[in-house]
Amino acid sequence: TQSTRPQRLLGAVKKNATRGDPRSVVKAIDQFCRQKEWAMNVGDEKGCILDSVVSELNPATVLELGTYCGYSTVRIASMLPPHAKLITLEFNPDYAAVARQVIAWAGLEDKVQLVEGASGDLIPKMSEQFEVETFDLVFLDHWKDRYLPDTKLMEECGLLKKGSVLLADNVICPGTPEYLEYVRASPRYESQYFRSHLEYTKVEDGLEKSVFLG
Ligand SMILES: Cc1ncnc2c1ncn2[C@@H]1O[C@H](/C=C/CNC(=O)c2cc(-c3ccc(F)cc3)cc(O)c2O)C[C@H]1O
Ligand SMILES: [Mg+2]
Repeated sequence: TQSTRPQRLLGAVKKNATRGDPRSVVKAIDQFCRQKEWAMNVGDEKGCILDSVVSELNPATVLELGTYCGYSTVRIASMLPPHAKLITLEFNPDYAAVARQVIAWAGLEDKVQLVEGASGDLIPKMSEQFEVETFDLVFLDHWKDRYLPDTKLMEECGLLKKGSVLLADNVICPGTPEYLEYVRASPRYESQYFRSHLEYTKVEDGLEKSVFLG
């Protein structure tokens, strides 16, 4: 049977990256996507912006919406302090299976909890099932029409506290207009746009960083 793109991406990680070395996993995926097949990872250019937000925030609890192959999961988890936790949600079992292996290859299983399911179903269960009060950082990179409803849901479930940071990928391409309008107009957020490019291309894209003001 034919392999899928995520499976070929995983093959490139196993072939070219060193077990237990997250940076080599990130490099192997970026090389695969530049030289072989484009894939919708946040990528190296936007990835550096993601890295700077994580290192500045030094978060203890992180939520990622949309694991895909685990590229940004590895980037974030590799920068977390010892007892910090990253919960990442993915509803496609095939993507989840690949991501688990990518995360394991990077040696980051202990910092990452990959939960299979839809964000809309899992977010309301965070506090009871996953023993999380609030998230210091949320990375939004799932279906673009889910950014706004899930943000409202996180507010309603009390998962954001004063200072919590939402970092959203693709606010230009493919674009998340309703989300962008909401966080930029709402008095409860202080938003900032980081201009960049769509992963592995020259097309404009960017990340929106929104601090929850409580
Ligand atoms: C609601 C929900 N719950 C859990 N997992 C969810 C979910 N919605 C999607 N997911 C999972 O996240 C992943 C989806 C991500 C969606 N990302 C995208 O559609 C996406 C698309 C592009 C793009 C840009 C220009 C082009 F010409 C073509 C594509 C670039 C990106 O960086 C992207 O993140 C995989 C999916 O199973
Ligand atoms: Mg994206």
